[in-house]
Amino acid sequence: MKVLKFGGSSVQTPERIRNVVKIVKADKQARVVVCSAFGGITDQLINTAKMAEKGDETYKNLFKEIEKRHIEAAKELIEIKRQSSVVAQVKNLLNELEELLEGIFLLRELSKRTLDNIVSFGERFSCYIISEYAKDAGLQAEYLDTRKVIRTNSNFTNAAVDFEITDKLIQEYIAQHPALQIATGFIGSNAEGVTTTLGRGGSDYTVSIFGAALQASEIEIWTDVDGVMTADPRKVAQAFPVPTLTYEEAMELSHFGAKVIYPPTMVPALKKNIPILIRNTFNPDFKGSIIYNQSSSDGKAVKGITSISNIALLRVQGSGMVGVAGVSARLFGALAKESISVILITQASSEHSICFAVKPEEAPLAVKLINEEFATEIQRSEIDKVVAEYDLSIVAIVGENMKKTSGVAGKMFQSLGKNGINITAIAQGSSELNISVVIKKEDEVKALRALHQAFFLSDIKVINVFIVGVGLIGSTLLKQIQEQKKYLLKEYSIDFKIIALANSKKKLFDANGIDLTVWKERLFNSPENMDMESFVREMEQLNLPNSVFIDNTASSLVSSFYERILKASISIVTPNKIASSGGYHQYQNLKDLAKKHDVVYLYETNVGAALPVISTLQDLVNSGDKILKIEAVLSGTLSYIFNTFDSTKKFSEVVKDAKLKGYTEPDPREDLSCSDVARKILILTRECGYPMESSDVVIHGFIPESCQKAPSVEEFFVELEKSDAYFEQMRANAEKEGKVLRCIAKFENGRADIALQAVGREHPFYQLSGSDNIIAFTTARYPERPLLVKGAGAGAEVTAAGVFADMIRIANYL
Ligand SMILES: NC(=O)c1ccc[n+]([C@@H]2O[C@H](COP(=O)([O-])OP(=O)(O)OC[C@H]3O[C@@H](n4cnc5c(N)ncnc54)[C@H](O)[C@@H]3O)[C@@H](O)[C@H]2O)c1
Ligand SMILES: N[C@@H](CCO)C(=O)O
Ligand code: NA
Repeated sequence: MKVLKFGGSSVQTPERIRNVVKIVKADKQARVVVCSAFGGITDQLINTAKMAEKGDETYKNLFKEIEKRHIEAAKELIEIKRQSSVVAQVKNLLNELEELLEGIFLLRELSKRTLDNIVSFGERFSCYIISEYAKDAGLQAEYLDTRKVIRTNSNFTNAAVDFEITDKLIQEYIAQHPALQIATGFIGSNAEGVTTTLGRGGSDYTVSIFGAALQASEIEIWTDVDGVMTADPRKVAQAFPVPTLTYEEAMELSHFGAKVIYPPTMVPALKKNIPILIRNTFNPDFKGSIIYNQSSSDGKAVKGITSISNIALLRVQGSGMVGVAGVSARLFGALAKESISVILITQASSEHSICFAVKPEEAPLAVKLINEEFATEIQRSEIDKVVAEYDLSIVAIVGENMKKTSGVAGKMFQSLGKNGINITAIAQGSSELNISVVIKKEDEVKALRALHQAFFLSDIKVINVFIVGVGLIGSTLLKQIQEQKKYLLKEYSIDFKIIALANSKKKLFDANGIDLTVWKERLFNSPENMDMESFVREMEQLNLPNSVFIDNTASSLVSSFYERILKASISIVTPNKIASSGGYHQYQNLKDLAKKHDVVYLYETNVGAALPVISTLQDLVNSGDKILKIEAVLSGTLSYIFNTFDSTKKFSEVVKDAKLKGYTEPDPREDLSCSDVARKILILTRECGYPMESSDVVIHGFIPESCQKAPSVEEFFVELEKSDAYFEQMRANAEKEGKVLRCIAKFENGRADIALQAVGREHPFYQLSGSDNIIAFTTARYPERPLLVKGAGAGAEVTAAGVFADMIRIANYL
């Protein structure tokens, strides 16, 4: 035998009522069906009564609406030949309600007793109409006014049930009434037969009382969600229903805002060990959640994540508390006197302070009460004056199996920490059912998402990506991400979600992720103009967990925001060399900030594109090797130029060709002047631990001044053509000696320099082709034959691939 309950949203409209009856009809075990008032009616009844009490005659309009809704529902649901008698019965009830309201209007008085009576009409209308419709639908059904069987005390609006009498009344009634009972939720009556209501939780409580009295095999609560969810789906889109949970887990989750079930309503069911099923009227084929007394065996330690959005934290501290008995009794006694409910308490074993959370609206009174209670101690400076901290939230993870599993708290704190969420207080009861943390209110949603990710979606890790710069490198990167998306998801469960894109003109944000097949159109058509300040602000405000910022520009304006971005606990990947090769202080500061905020700052592509140059150097240094010398060809552009330039070609044409192939900087003078190489060798010296500045790098330049000084890229090429003969001369001279030209950067004995050199066959740098870079590390462990890294050091594909690889490294870290 089963008892079912349908809430207000399930019986909101005639169409939904038909659906409810269909569900009931399909269930051969259903014995009692408890229903709420039509969605919204209870509030309307209360408002109407309150208006009447105030002497506001327009209460009559509200009454008319209530009248209309029920009569229309009856007309729509009941078959023609029985309609007039059902409508007449509804009208009788409406007349009774109208008279009551008139009385309130005349007397200007609304007692709790009268309010209960008024409110009871909601369930009486709905259940009567539903029961009549059920008959039409072929069910052997009857209306049950539960005031006949639920006996309560006279605490109106929140009456307590007398279970001894109620259980007996229910059992007798059901024994004598074989038809399916459509029973009013929420209401009962006292010993004198006066109408009462059961307070919050209402109809859930009613069905639980019936289930317990009848020893039902199951209690089904039909609502408008798929069950108890892993998190509030309005805050965590990936939340999903929990298949099974214990009564305790359900209570913990419900206490913290998962409003699927009101905890006290479970007590009668829990006492008799009756499973409660949460089902969705709008998705009746889904099996929902089962709440019972078996802890699940699926190995999941955490069942749900929940939060209280707004709390205040109060701290009572001082030397006068250490080892003194009775302080907490006085403290909480003072609060209890004014019925202030304490939501969470923590005290460290030093006994130096007690910290607790209350509703923010109760905090000022709590502060006052405590300061009064401890006035003497405060005056003697034994206890500090208590102050309240506002705008905080509690986020909690809940699960019975936590007590059998180690590492749960570790995982919780790690995922909060990695997302830059600071924890103000922590509480865990010794039942180990719940670990709660107090954090800033603005971080609540981010924390919920990060924890949900960590505990429920550990199979899929969503990385939220913000990209500035979609030129050559940026657009190639987007193409690579798109091509590799499926693979990464399948093999590594990493999901790169592109949240924002920008170039120098436009920006585009989409918290749901930008579809990479149409990013160009979307960015082009975006109404938002780009400015870095607002881009960063929007990124900060979104406050998404696992965020990564990618800078694919050569802009110093963009890199000037890195500090702020790292401080917002957002990792950075960039091929832009400006930050790493600017002032040493800035370089070091960025590394320190990343460490401090537990995020990652990666710039492997600053040197040799995707070639493992920086990581190799870091490995050498970290493992204790000593770098004696670095010798390198660090410019893909210059390498390509001198590998390709022969007597058949003009120098200026080879440079244009390099630009076309995507090797050059956005401004190729950066390459030809060696300033790009200077940046790279500077970065390498710094990775070796030398606090060098760019002015310390000696450049033996080789391009004529006229080229260098050209005011634009176009004019630079004009000047360069004029110098073709000069470069041909240089090349021919080298060739005569059997040599080739190489722009070599060197770092030795704390000194870095760059020069164009003619090298012969015996030189390890003689054999290069394309845009090859080569880096030779001579170290204590590689003294004779240096460690060599060699390969294409420029170009869109390899550079984007290097950026992508850094992103994957971060994804694995986060
Ligand atoms: N080409 C290579 O082989 C290579 C190798 C390693 C590193 N890099 C580096 O990659 C970076 C990008 O190079 P690219 O060839 O793709 O350049 P690009 O000129 O093709 O693209 C630059 C992008 O940045 C955008 N941009 C510039 N300033 C901006 C600003 N202030 N705000 C927003 N967006 C801005 C532009 O609109 C464009 O989308 C450079 O830092 C370069 O040094 C390139
Ligand atoms: N312009 C650079 C790109 C790689 O940093 C080069 O030619 O090496
Ligand atoms: Na590299």
